[in-house]
Amino acid sequence: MLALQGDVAEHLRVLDELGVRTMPVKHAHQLEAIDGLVIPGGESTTIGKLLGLFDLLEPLRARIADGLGVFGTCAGAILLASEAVHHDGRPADQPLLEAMDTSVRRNAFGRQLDSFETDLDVAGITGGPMKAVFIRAPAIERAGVAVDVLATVGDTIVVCRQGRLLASSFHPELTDDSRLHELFVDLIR
Ligand SMILES: NC(=O)CC[C@H](N)C(=O)O
Repeated sequence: MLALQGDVAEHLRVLDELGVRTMPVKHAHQLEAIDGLVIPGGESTTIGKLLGLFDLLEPLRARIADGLGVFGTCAGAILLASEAVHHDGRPADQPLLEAMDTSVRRNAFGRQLDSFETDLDVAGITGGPMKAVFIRAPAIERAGVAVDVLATVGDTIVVCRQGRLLASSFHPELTDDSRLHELFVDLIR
């Protein structure tokens, strides 16, 4: 669990309930001890800057290239992307991991929809739709050929996967539904 900023405790609760062995990651040497990393929701600019300050950006990129699984939710989905723009289209000048072939638009759902909940069908998840909580969520506006789209809201991609990397615009750690976490655990197992 990347533990620099954001809703770390909420993700840890879900992972603990699933019986996953977890540790908070703040230092590069810890990347050697893990099979997967969750990057939480929060503020992507802040998390990106902290990745730099904690000397984690390059080691994490290298570890991802080496097969580390990563689940990025909301701000975490932004950090995984190769390109990010602000809601008005200006380029977001912020550190990104550039691990997934995706372009994201921050805070994409507009003012009235700043936060909303919806029932979402996610490919690969059985047992009915997930209740998805969106909070100032990014839209995944472009996904390259290596990326599988797993869920959309209207025409907008909100869950996608590239190899062992999984990104969701919404916050699966804020509900009682752990199926997306389980999907990630299966991916890296
Ligand atoms: N809930 C969230 O993680 C919001 C993400 C935030 N809007 C960002 O751009 O970083």
